[in-house]
Amino acid sequence: MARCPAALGASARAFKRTAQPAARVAVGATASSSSAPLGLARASRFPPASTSAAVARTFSTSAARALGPAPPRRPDFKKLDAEDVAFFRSVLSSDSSVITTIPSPDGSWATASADDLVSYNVDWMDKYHGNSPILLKPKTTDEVSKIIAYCYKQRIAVVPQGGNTGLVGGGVPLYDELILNTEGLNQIREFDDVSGILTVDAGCILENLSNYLAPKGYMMPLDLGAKGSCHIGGNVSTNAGGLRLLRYGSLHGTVLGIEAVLPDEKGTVLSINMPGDGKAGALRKDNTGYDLKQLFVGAEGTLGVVTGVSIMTPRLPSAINVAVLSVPDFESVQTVFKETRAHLGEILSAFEFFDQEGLELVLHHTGAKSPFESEPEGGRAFYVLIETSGSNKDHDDEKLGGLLESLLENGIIADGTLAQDETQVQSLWALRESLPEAAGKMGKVYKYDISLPLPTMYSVVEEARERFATKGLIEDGSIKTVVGYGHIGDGNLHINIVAKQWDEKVESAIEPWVYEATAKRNGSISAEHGLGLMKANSVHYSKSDAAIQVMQQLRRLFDPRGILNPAKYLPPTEQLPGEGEQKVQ
Ligand SMILES: O=C(O)CC[C@@H](O)C(=O)O
Ligand SMILES: [Zn+2]
Repeated sequence: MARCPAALGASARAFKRTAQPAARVAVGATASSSSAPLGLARASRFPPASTSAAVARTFSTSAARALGPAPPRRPDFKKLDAEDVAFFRSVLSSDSSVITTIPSPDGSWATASADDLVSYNVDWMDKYHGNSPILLKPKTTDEVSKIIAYCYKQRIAVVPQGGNTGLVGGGVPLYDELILNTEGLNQIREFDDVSGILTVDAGCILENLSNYLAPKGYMMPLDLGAKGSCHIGGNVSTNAGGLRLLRYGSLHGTVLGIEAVLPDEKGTVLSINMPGDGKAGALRKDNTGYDLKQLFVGAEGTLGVVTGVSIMTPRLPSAINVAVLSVPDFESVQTVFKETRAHLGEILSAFEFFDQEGLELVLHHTGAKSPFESEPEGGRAFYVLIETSGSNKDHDDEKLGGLLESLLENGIIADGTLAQDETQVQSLWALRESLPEAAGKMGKVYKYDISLPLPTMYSVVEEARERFATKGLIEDGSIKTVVGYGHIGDGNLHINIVAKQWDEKVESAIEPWVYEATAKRNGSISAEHGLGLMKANSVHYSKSDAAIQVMQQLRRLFDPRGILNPAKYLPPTEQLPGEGEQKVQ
């Protein structure tokens, strides 16, 4: 029964449905004998290292997004000049924190070229292109406060930016907005190894935080493909979900404290349940008034610039198992999920899925061999990845073994592979985690990130394929493939539509159809990637007019001049903000 798939090395354990009831499935030694954190280092850097070079080649200095109609630049925003640069240089502690293409009248700073700013002006998918002449990288909250106060007074539009790994155009300028990048805010402020509460600057890279916590026996409660580049402040500002949400919940639950700089005259620093201010640490419980920090989780930099975060971190598991199973249809994916929850209970830490197109894309991209013993019946199958994390390996092995045995005996799964060591854990995870990168290698990727009730989830992918075929977009090569994958445990589907190029014809075949299809099935048009520029005018598919209005009022309250991330996140308001301001976008 056991086979050694080439992709996984010598000892991966394959199991397959046989005519006879399957023998008990023994779960192999998946816990590492070393003390290294399991499963924390499995992904390659993301975006891929080649991204900057690719972007540099395609960068255009035109002030427009790659596609579709862009809202106009607000005429009241100040056009940055040398005086502004001189001010920023006077308040930032390091000259290297100010990078600008604006020439210095007296030679006191070196002028950067457009290429120096390109990887900050363009998103990693090469979909959204801005043309900012200035990038600031403050190192302290006080520096952020001085920048924001100045921008408020001068009406300078600002784009807060973390690792620039976003997928909806929220973190790059649309025109000439000032880019306020958090990479200089990279200090770990404190860690309490009794409560597990970690307090950090917003620009800390997620993977660095995981590496800091691992020797202490803790881990970050979230894990994303972009972990090697994304900043925790960006994660919080986009309410990033990722691969561990099923087990540890969303950032609305794990973030305990937020420090943010508000777009007002003083650049007020709002510190909510953060250590300091006479307090020893963030509190787990705090019921005094509105829970203001929640407003910043997922606000995409529209209410303030997040500069610090306190977050609850779980214990690092000592035993991890990963299995990838093949099932004949999407209904079986749901059956396996139900069975998995019933058998595994509290040790289930991830339940992901991808379709046949997804597997083929990854195998083609990585050159790996399929981990499965046989071709699926009819050439198509669905694949689920199950991860367990616990503190007692024997206990977890027994539970997972019981699950696999039951799935095989009942004919629910056709084929599967179980990791036998940490390398194999990583190889199996790579089948799922490499998907976005593999799609990006194939062409330009239209990405949709939707929440849907499970029973109708995959029908959107099928309908998309039919729709594109009817329109001739598959036959003429405009669309190369349509892939469905995602976080089944969270009801979150990712549809990646790989096109030959960014193409108005393709985009208009997808939008607004995909949003209508989602709304029709009572889904949400953004599960975890946010709204950004891409969905600012599509929120109504998931939120009522009343809800949108309250959000617009909140935004105006925090940002009366509308300088933070203009044109993103929400549709522009019709009503003028107070003080005779221009309309907020
Ligand atoms: O690129 C995508 O569409 C999804 C990215 C990410 O959310 C994932 O789950 O891999
Ligand atoms: Zn995802």
